[in-house]
Amino acid sequence: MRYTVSAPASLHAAIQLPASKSISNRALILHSLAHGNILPCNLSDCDDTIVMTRALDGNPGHIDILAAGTAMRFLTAYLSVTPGTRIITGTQRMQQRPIRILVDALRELGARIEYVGNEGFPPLRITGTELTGSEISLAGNVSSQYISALLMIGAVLPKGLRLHLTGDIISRPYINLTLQLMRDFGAQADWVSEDCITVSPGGYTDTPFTVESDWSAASYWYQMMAIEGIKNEKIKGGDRSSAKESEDSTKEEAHTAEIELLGLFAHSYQGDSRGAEVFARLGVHTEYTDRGVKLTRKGTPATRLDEDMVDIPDLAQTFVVTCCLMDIPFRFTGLQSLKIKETDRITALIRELRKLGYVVRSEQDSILLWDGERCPADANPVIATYEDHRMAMAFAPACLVLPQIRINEPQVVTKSYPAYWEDLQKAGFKVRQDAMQS
Ligand SMILES: O=C(O)C1=C[C@@H](OP(=O)(O)O)[C@@H](O)[C@H](O)C1
Ligand SMILES: C=C(OP(=O)(O)O)C(=O)O
Repeated sequence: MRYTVSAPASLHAAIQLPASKSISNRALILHSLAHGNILPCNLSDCDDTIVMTRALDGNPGHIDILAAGTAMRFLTAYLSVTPGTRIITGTQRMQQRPIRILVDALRELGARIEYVGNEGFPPLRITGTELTGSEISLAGNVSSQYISALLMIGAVLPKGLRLHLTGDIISRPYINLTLQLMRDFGAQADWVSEDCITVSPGGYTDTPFTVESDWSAASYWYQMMAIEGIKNEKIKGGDRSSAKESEDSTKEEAHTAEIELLGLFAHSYQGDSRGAEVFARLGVHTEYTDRGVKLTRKGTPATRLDEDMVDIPDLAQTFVVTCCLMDIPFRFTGLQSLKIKETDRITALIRELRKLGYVVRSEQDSILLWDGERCPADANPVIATYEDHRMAMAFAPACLVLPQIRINEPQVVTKSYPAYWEDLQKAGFKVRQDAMQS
């Protein structure tokens, strides 16, 4: 399938964002470990949460979590302490996403896990048992999901858990998110030093819990607001280097473009809420209201952006595409986890941005940079999405500066934001399914 997307004349929308899949999937695991009956409210309706709900419901012997990294990693730990034998698998890509670090750590605690296919990768056969270990070391520089998975079962282990993290610690806000939710469900868990976390034994207490809207999903709306400013300046023939003109156009845009995103909070549990600060440097103003945030254009965008993204890896695609389209050179570090996500996001970004005429480079598999270099763009670009929801969502806003953009396999968005295309239509975008592939 392919969509052709074109932009409205001006951006005005109030969008009910999807609930956070990261929070939904943690709340579901903690609710199950608490053996309670107060189901978390406002769970995401995305694929990654649907597969988690199914796995925890009705005790299936064969669990297919499709492409959900959180479900794969969290359930591997959960099934290790849950009576019964089960096979857990996922998509072809999931079978290439490493899990050895987590399996080794669980085995050291006493878990019974076997590789069904390739060593180090799903699928896994897991037989639940009591884990008698209580202290382990594991690498913190591959995926924080291994750490979150271990922490959540830590509170139901007879002696609790002491985790020592070695190497750099990536995606740290996701570890903090896990600790926060564990405490909300009655556990005692915290950092005791920069690289060591302890979890007390004692289990969980089921509790009423409502999931927040998803800050990662919000980033695409911030992106549209940022790019919309550039479009308006181009239409007015404005020069971005001229502060006066920019100021004038900003005043006008404040009246024309406004997006309200419902269900977001200033003091969010989610690390990706930092996206609002970074977007402020790209001219997007955030006003917190009692029902979410209002985005307007304000100020002159930065002339370049340098940012360490080790805490916000899921926003990398949003910022890379945004900066190219806004003509803002950048250097983003801390991207070492991008190669093992839904696709190799470093390669996918470089390849697809060339179609739009931008020559982005990578360094050491962990840095993406653009110094303004251009190449001839495709006349009518078709963006490949590589089974990655974020490729589709980060490239669709390009239609704000191009006559239109074509996105292949647009249904990939269901992994985290099933209503993405409907929401674009609500905001006035035209989303047309192409009759024929060319
Ligand atoms: O714990 C989580 O909910 C997540 C952690 C991050 O993964 P890594 O820790 O593998 O970077 C992030 O990319 C993913 O989308 C969700
Ligand atoms: C990396 C992601 O998800 P996961 O690792 O949970 O599959 C994501 O949603 O960007």
